[in-house]
Amino acid sequence: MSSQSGDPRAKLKRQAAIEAASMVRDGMVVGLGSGSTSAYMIEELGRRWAEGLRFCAIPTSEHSAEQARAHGIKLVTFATHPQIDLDIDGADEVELGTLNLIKGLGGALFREKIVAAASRRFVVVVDESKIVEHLGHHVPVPVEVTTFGWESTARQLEALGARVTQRLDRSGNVFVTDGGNMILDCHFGSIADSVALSRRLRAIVGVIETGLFIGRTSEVIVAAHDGLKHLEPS
Ligand SMILES: O=C(CO)[C@H](O)[C@H](O)COP(=O)(O)O
Repeated sequence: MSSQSGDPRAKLKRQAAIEAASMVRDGMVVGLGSGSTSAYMIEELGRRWAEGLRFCAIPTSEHSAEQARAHGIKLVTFATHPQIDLDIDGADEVELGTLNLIKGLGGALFREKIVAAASRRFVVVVDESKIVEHLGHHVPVPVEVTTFGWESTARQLEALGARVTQRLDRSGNVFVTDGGNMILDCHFGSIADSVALSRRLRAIVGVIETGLFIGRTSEVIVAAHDGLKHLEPS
């Protein structure tokens, strides 16, 4: 998730992230997303913090928390700040029109959804390659599941039509989320009805949360080769 990667879309991701970071004002409670685009956003907020901007933040992953701390950004918890003013996060796919999302290829989907759900505004930052007609076009739906009985949970996910793969980390070991759970990547192909699928997935015992973010997006900032675009759900 380094912001110094050789990602060919890095420049666009950075533009979208900086635009979103400009929405943060003194005194706000801010949700800090996870992933490489969010890393640019935290970097920009760190720059503005050094210039004197003062806000507090709730991070969506240990990785983002570490990055924010390195910049001196004040981190708080839901115990003292149950309501977030503005959450800024990346996405893996954004559905045109509805602005429903697939998130979680970085593995932080559960905390990301909790933070988005507690936010007055949820602003998503992406480069243009993430915009699709139908979710599932390029990426699987990550599903966070309990480790106990995961094989049974996987079968029930397969019964919904998915090809299921267990997420591994870079060393080939089972990927463990910040919450100590595992992720099953569910390949459905193009999803015709993401609302119905979300409902079915969440009804499966053993599923903790899914990477389908339905009806949560306030705005998407898309960085394209011909400039920045602001999308709102239709
Ligand atoms: O959901 C996420 C992590 O759980 C990320 O927001 C998503 O994977 C986008 O990542 P990137 O900005 O690196 O493309």
